[in-house]
Amino acid sequence: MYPLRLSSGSNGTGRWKLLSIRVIALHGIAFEEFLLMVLTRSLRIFSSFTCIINVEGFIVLNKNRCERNLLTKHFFSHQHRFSTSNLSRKMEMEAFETNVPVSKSETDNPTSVNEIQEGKARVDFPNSVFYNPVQEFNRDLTIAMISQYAKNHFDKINTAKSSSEEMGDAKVENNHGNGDFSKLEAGKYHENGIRILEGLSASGLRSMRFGLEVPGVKEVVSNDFDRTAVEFIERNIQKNGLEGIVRSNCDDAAMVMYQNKHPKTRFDVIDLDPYGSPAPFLDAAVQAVKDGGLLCVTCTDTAVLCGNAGETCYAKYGAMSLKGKFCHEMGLRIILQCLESHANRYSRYIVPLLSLSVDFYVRVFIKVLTGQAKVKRSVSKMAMVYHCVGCGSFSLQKLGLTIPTKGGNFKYTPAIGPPVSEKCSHCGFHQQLGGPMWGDQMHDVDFIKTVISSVEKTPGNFKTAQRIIGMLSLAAEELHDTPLYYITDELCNVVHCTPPGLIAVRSALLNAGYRVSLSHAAKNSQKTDAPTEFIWDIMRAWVKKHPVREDRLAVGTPAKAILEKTSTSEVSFEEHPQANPHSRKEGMLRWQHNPEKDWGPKPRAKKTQDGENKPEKREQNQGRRRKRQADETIDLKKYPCKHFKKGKCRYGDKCVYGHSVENDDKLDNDVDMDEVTTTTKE
Ligand SMILES: C[S@@+](CC[C@H](N)C(=O)[O-])C[C@H]1O[C@@H](n2cnc3c(N)ncnc32)[C@H](O)[C@@H]1O
Ligand SMILES: [Zn+2]
Repeated sequence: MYPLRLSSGSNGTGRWKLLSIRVIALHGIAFEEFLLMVLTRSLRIFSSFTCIINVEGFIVLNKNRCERNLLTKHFFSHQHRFSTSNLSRKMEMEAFETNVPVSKSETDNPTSVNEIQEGKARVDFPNSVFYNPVQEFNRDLTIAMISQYAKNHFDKINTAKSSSEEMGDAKVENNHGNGDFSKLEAGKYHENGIRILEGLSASGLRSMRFGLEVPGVKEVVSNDFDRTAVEFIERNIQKNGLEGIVRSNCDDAAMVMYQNKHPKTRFDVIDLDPYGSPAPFLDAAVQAVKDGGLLCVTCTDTAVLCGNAGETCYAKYGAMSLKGKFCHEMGLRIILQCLESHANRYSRYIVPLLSLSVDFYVRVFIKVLTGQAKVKRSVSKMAMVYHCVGCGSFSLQKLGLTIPTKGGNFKYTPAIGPPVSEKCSHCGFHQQLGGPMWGDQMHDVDFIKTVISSVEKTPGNFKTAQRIIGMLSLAAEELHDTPLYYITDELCNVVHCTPPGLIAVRSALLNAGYRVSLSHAAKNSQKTDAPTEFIWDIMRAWVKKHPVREDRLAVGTPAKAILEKTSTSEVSFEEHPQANPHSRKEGMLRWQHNPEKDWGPKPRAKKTQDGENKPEKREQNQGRRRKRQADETIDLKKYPCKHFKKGKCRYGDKCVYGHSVENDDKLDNDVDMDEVTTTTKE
């Protein structure tokens, strides 16, 4: 049992409390259905909220002042219980968070309809929120992955067919029909084909592309809970002549999946591509995919997964994220951990096929299988991470061990630890603890290689083919048993030296007998099985050749502590024959350059209460800080300095914020300075 935690906000001032909530327990399907109903139907009018459910009713506290009246009206009109007295109570309950749907009125009456062509699909969509061109790579990659999955599906059918033919089982032969993948056409209905669910389809572009480009499909269910979106899905089905393959559906994605969790109705493939976090859908998704089925999940809340709000990450994914330099891979491993723990509850487990950190999002492709015996190994695939706040060194702590015993059996024990002492052995600073995260393989190299070779054979099928080949080659080259990485430039930042080249660092590791690879998640990254001590030996050896100015080595800094230590190993920077990775030698397109102006995740569709289009938040915020500084009418002294209150303000009299006590009440109200300055301007 966990207490509910108040994470931010204030009371008595007209502002609403924002709560972060931890899942505790689930009270049966009826209650769960009730929750879904409440969250998806009753609360459509709100753009953001966090809710707590208890056995007597529910409480919703909204952080948005402008929505308060609506919220109150809603509550009183529905006579729901609304009290804050339960906040500190420990309750055994499910706190269920979901993406809030956009109401029909918000997206209705689009002023213009746009048309785009992507892959083989031509689709209409109502506004830019429904189409993000930067995600074309995501869609291309998904089609390549699902096509390979479909091929394996038909290979299995063929194998079953030939073994049943050998046994003279004519019935089985008739049931399977045509199983030769090379003869299967995309865009045609296949009785024995795969069933795909796109849970969050927007205008259905992805679903249309599945229907037109993936060979061997039986059905694509294109779902969205926004009625306008579904109208566009229907329009696009007709436009692309996909009536026999793609079917629209208007419902909450989690509900669709819960309704299809029976083994007979499960999907072969489920694609989840939400705004922000997929967390509210994962429990349903791991149940609604077939045994051996493919789950494709996008997360665009990378800031949360990468340590910007560890507590939110814990609330959503059950793991503490860290702001280490390895954070992009850690984010991937956190989502894999989360999927595994959801699957384990239903005697299922995951096998990652491909896990990528791309541009502004994370995308994982996993298989979900059933097997209680394998589920037991799950704990030994999880690891906690110790991260030094001074030098960035990290160490992993496994959660459990799987020990082979006689007769091919295994026993499971807690792991031994900790792997670090209280203070970092390299620089003397303290360590943060993050996790748990997935500590096992993130990719299936054989699967990836088959995808690469099929994309190489038909590069014209995908606009982003070169990037798919580059990224997948890089992922396949990664060391698969050494989670996380160091980034050379960041190591140099710690000791203030000029950076050695990639070949020099890799040679130093290879010459000492260690393995090394790049990570697709960060340029100049080094994944290695070398101990961290040796990483710093490399830096010390480099600094000997490229000395650091004495005045940069202040007492008490990580640089001073690390460079004063004596190295324990010899380091040779002589070029090693394998120092240049294949993907680099071949000049493959690996990391993305900024694809277009203001690229990134699209915001949810929104309109003001008067029905006017709100400018996108990104546009609204552009140059805000600069504008604020330039605006002389704002007296920032009126607003309290948070650092002063904590006794930590370094600016003294020069601080632009107030240091007087009467400002404290404003501080207690947790005033957002951006909000305050905007109001002042108005
Ligand atoms: C990022 S868009 C999907 C983009 C689309 N997959 C693509 O590739 O173009 C997210 C969509 O999810 C829908 N959505 C959000 N929460 C939902 C839910 N709980 N159930 C169903 N649809 C939902 C929104 O209406 C929106 O259209
Ligand atoms: Zn350290």
